[in-house]
Amino acid sequence: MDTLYFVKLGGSLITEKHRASTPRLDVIRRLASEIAQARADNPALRLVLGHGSGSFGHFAAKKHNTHLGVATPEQWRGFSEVWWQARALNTLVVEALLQAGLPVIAFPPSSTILCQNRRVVRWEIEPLQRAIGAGLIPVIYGDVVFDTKLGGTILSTERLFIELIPHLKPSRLLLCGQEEGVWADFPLRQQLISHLTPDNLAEVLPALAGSEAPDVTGGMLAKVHLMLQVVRQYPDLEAVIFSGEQPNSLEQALHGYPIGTRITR
Ligand SMILES: Nc1ncnc2c1ncn2[C@@H]1O[C@H](COP(=O)(O)OP(=O)(O)OP(=O)(O)O)[C@@H](O)[C@H]1O
Ligand SMILES: C=C(C)CCOP(=O)(O)O
Repeated sequence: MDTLYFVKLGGSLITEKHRASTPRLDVIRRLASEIAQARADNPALRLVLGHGSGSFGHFAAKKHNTHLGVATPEQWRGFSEVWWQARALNTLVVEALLQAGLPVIAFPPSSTILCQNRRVVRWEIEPLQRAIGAGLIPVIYGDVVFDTKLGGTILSTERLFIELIPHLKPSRLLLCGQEEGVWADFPLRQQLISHLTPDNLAEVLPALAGSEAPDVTGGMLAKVHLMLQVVRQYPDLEAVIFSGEQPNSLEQALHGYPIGTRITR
């Protein structure tokens, strides 16, 4: 039977997150070829790819506080700047995926989603479903979105994945970033949590923080809370947070080998 995974290429991995608008093109290309290899090895594997914004969108968003709302002409100019940064990185990622031979198609959230106070109230996902049905790989990414209460705001890739889960019913969420997983002693990085559930969250909570780099969507703290929310709501789903720094680790994760921090109910 076909399996569907959602895979996020984290901005901490695909960009130099401390240096504005700096892509890691070699890493992006390597990840693209690992995805292509995993698909060649397992033709039943279907994917929705997402990617974060790293030092592209996050730098601009932090400068303009776009995540907090948009009202003045200057803030709308900032909204457009963040949109452009997110899109510029998306162009680089999509180009690398195409060059690796993957049949991808991007669905920019800013033009397809409407929010009300950060809650998605509309997203026409039938084109995305049809893309999967046609054997294509949809690509989404953290982006600016229009919001009926806040004017505009920002949705992370994880938030977008959560919206898609009830419609597409993936079996795994793979979040591939820079860190090896969730550390119980961050920033020392000596104790990796291999299995996180709502029952042992307390062990890791004191070490959970935002990103060390400029970031407006909450870093590891938000990621873990969102993933625990996911596995509570969808007990058959598992999320994995792991590093894509080592060659072949994304490919191995796509094959189901244990890696990083597994999050289940
Ligand atoms: N306990 C922890 N374990 C691991 N990382 C942690 C922890 N606490 C805080 N962090 C920070 O959170 C970061 C991961 O969150 P971040 O949002 O930057 O990842 P990402 O999804 O790859 O990036 P982006 O949002 O740009 O896509 C780590 O790189 C680290 O700096
Ligand atoms: C900052 C922007 C534009 C999107 C953030 O999405 P994320 O990188 O997935 O957290």
